[in-house]
Amino acid sequence: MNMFSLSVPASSANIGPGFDSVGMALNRYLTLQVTRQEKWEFAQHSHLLPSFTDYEDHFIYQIAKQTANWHQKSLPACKVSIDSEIPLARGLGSSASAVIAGIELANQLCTLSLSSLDKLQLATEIEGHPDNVAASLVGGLVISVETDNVIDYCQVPDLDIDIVVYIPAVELKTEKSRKALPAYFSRKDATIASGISNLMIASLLKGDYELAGKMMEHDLFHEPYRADLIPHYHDLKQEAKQFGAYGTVISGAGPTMISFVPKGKGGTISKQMKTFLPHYQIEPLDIDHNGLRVEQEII
Ligand SMILES: Nc1ncnc2c1ncn2[C@@H]1O[C@H](COP(=O)(O)OP(=O)(O)O)[C@@H](O)[C@H]1O
Ligand SMILES: N[C@@H](CCOP(=O)(O)O)C(=O)O
Repeated sequence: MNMFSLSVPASSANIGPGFDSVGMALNRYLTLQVTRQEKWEFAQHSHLLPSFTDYEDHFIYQIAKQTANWHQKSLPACKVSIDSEIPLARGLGSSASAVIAGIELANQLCTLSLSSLDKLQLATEIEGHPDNVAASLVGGLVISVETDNVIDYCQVPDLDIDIVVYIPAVELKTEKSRKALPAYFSRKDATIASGISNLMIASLLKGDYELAGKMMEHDLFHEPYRADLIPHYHDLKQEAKQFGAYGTVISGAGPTMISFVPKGKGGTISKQMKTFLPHYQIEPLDIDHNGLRVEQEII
């Protein structure tokens, strides 16, 4: 019997001014174990996963079916056992990970031989923006953009920093958080906002993390409009800065926030921030450098 497993990392999108184009893969995972059997079955093993009634209602099944349909194939039945470390609707890219998992499920089951770019193209069409899906697919810090229906992306070399995330108990759906954003920016505002984003990326590449952190916190594309939706938005930034963080921003569409901190300080800053936000889940995380992983097993 053929069996395979998939693992897809979580992601943090935007990193401040990189709205809809910058994403970073993080070491929390959605994992699927897939075995061929007569009838479809989804078995879920984590309280973080959303409930469903019938396999046809399962989001991952729907993405897999859509992918197979697009390639004029039908999905063979399987048992899919799912586990997850990614909290839902917190700005850590749970939906992007599920989209990548669904596409890869179809890729494996229907032998579609999709390239990374094919998968990214499909995932972006489904998700609406490439930032999270690109990071979850290829790993690392990824910059991606869609122009004329074509996606280009670039993985930034490794960063010499630690990451801390602050996850509140409340959910915030990306759809709701996007509704807070303006439809248009003036040329003056767009010019400054993209200058801030350019400078953030340039300073990350150069290893000037002080300047990168400063630019992260000067976003004009989305943070000013979402601040009111994010618990402790202003004081969390201030407190993290006092403990030595380079910069603290909304992770994705929120409500989680994320800090870039000096290498080696992630653990200490997490503990210090826990005294300030006792009801939050606060953790040092690592950048995932692999993205989607598929392991084949013959049993
Ligand atoms: N593993 C999963 N299985 C099924 N559906 C999922 C999974 N992960 C995410 N989703 C769907 O995506 C929604 C969250 O998406 P979204 O609001 O974009 O937040 P996030 O920031 O976590 O991506 C969930 O409420 C659920 O409908
Ligand atoms: N660029 C998107 C990113 C959404 O990320 P998520 O993890 O909250 O789904 C946005 O800012 O809306």
